Amino acid sequence: MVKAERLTKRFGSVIALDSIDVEVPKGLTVIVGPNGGGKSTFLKIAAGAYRPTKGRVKVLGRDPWRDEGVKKRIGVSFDPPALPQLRTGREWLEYLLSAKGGNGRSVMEAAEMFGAGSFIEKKVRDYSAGMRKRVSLAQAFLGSPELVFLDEPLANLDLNGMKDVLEVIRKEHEEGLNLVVISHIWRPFMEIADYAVLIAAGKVQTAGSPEEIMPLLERTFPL
Ligand SMILES: Nc1ncnc2c1ncn2[C@@H]1O[C@H](COP(=O)(O)OP(=O)(O)OP(=O)(O)O)[C@@H](O)[C@H]1O
Repeated sequence: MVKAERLTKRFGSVIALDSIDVEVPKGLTVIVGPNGGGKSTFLKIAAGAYRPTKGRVKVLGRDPWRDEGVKKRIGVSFDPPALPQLRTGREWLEYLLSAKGGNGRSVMEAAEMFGAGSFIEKKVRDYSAGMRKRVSLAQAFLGSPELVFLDEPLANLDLNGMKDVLEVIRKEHEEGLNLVVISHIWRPFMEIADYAVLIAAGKVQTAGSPEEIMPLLERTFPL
């Protein structure tokens, strides 16, 4: 699904990713690691939002920086959510869906998956943090994505919201969707993930099945 080879990203003197090699298989992959470790940078490069400084990444066999076509085949939810303040949720989701060709899951269907149907007519600037998160999650599931990237899908949600989002992810995974999820709340994802990657200090520290990397996670992030 995603293959990175000697992938490096620098921001000035900061080395966010330091020559990483990683291959994300089909299914559900969870990426964990400490603050500032490089997880979101990896997701943004895979989504085609950042250009690698060195090395390369392939997503669905394509270079996401150069190939606009691959962006139509993926869904992405950034954290913090990147939404236009002066638009309504509906306007934003409609814009994204039309950029993807307009077919597949509709704006209302995606919004309702995340309980956002009741407020998408409001302007984004009037949303709470949890409402922004819900619209940002909906955007990743518009159309017919083959691969979905979610950065911190449980952030800013109340307990019921977290349960609902976990259930959506579990169901979508079961139905064959490929997902890459970054989450500090890693335990519930370990129960359903096929693969797990620990990124810290700009390096892939370990990667494997959840069973393989759980002992290290338990020692490093015991929460
Ligand atoms: N746009 C940017 N400009 C400058 N530095 C950046 C930028 N984005 C990330 N960085 C730096 O790159 C490093 C990795 O950041 P990144 O956001 O990828 O970490 P993360 O693992 O996602 O962290 P968190 O768990 O806190 O979200 C950090 O040192 C961060 O300050």
